[in-house]
This record gives sequence, C-alpha cells and structure tokens, in this order.
Amino acid sequence: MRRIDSIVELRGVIRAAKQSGKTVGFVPTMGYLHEGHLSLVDAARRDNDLVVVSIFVNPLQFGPNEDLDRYPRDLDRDSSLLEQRGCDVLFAPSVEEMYPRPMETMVEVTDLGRRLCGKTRLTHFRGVATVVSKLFHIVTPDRAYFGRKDGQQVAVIRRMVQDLNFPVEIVDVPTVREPDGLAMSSRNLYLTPEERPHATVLYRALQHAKERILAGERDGRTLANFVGEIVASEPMVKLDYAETVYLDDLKPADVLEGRVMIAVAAYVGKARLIDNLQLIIEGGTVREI
Ligand SMILES: Nc1ncnc2c1ncn2[C@@H]1O[C@H](COP(=O)(O)OP(=O)(O)OP(=O)(O)O)[C@@H](O)[C@H]1O
Ligand SMILES: CC(C)(CO)[C@@H](O)C(=O)[O-]
Ligand code: BAL
Repeated sequence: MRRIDSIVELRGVIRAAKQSGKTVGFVPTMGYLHEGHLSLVDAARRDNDLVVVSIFVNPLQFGPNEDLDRYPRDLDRDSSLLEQRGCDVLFAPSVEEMYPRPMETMVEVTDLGRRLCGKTRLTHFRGVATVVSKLFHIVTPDRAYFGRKDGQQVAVIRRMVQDLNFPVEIVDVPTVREPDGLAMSSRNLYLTPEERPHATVLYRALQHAKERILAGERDGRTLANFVGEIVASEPMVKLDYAETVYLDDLKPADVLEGRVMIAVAAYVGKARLIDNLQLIIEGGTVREI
C-alpha cells in the first residue's frame, strides 16, 4: 500500500492506473477506522482494480462548537488496518494541502442539506459536498462508497453527483453494528462506560418501530413520535430528532410507501449519535435495505 499526502503525486498514480485500464474505487473517510469503514473498503476491493481510501478530518464540515479539535486520529493504526484489508493507496493530505487558501468557492446544498441533521449542523452538508467534490476531482473514481449509517449524507452526495454531472457511481453499504446493535462510529469513543449501554437506545427504538411496521403501521408521524419517545425517555440521552422521510428527497413521509427512512439523532454525553432504518414498502411487503 502506498501512503500519499500530495495531490500531485496521487494524480500521477491514478493517471498511470487508468492508462493501464484499471478501474478506481474510492472510500472517503475521516479516519480512526472501524469495521464500518473497513466494510466499505471490502466492497471497493470486490468491485475495482485500484482501491483508494482518503483520511481527512475536514474542518469545513464542523460547526464552531463541534468536535473538530478532539476528533480521534491515529494514522499509523489506520494505515496498518487498511494495508491488511487490501487497500492500494491511502491518501492522507494535510489541511494546507486541501485548503491552501481560504475557500471562495463552495458546493451549496439547499433543501436536502437543511433537513434532519442540517437543522442543528447548519453548514455541515456544504462542507461535506465541497470536500467530497474536491476529492472526486482529485481521485476521479469510477465508484465511490458511503455508509448507510449516514443516510442523509448518501442522499446529498447522490444528488450532488446528478446535479453537477460527476462521472462516478455512488454505492451505499449497510451499517455495521456492535454485537448489541449500536452502530459503529468513531464518535462512540466519546462514550463513558456509564453512557455506553444507554447509547443502544437508538437501535432498540428503530427495531421496535420495525416491529410496528411489520404489524401493519404505516403512519410516518406516529412512528417518528414512537421512536422519539423511546429515545427521549432513556437516561443520559437527549433526543435531537426522530423523523420518517423519503430516502431520495428526505421530505417527511406521512404514509410509509416506497423507499423510506426513519432517522434518529441524539446526544449521549459528549457524543452526537445518528442511526436509521431504511425500508422499501410496497403495500403489505416490507423489505429492509
Ligand atoms: N457503522 C458503519 N457502517 C457502515 N459504514 C459506516 C459506519 N460508520 C461510518 N461509516 C461510513 O464510513 C464513511 C466515513 O465516515 P466517518 O469517517 O465519518 O466515520 P464515522 O465512524 O461515521 O464517524 P463519525 O463519528 O464522524 O460519524 C462514511 O461513508 C460513513 O457513512
Ligand atoms: C464523506 C466524508 C469523508 C467527507 O469528509 C465524511 O463526511 C465522512 O466521513 O462521512
Ligand atoms: N460521518 C459524517 C461526518 C461528520 O459527522 O462530520
């Protein structure tokens, strides 16, 4: 595996690979890797000749009072995990390499970026769309891999790729969980031993909602309120939101039909955690995706 921190050098490696007919799979991350990230690497490895993973904690997507400074970092550990999983190139640029001057030009995400997490993270999706479009221009991947845990992020990136004509296929990968159901996240590190058991409430609430859907419930608001009440009543947990939306435009789904997502976000101590349940519902048929 090659570890590269220069854009010019990375472009050279990718140009050479493409000239020899290789396809490029790309996994953008912020590092401190866990099995969730590594499942994206596995998917990229299966589908492509050259696998590029980026690790970059992007300042542009953090709000002023968020956790940019204490976001966990361990590049050496990440590098050896990636090597074991068959990654070909680790791109780990510095902030100066990615942002050598103040950004004058950014990718604005309007409606999709203002829903769900966008209500509390006001400039977050502009920061994500901007850095992902820079990374797409640098890496020029055939396919790029994103986790379903960040369901809104997948919707934003899919739409950006359509709106701005990026020649890349977006592949979304199922959420990898701890044995007790907690979605893996680098931010789980912030949880204290006292908080950790309570953090599973997001998953538990979504599972209860799934049972109600399988029993025939189709009212989006009832289900969102149900999930919200379970999460809000858990000790040490503060609900941010619980909403039922259509997967493609993130608009509220009052009646569950088609591709829908129940999304939930909550604060557990210093950690802001998200999770979701994604379903395709056609009348009486319910399929989890
Ligand atoms: N549990 C998971 N299962 C599958 N994919 C995941 C999981 N966690 C993160 N990813 C995906 O990995 C990619 C990089 O995410 P990121 O580095 O922000 O990791 P994270 O663990 O979600 O961290 P954070 O705590 O910042 O949300 C994203 O596409 C994200 O959706
Ligand atoms: C896609 C991403 C790497 C952009 O910084 C980040 O939002 C993430 O890790 O999900
Ligand atoms: N996984 C999304 C990155 C963030 O929360 O900033």
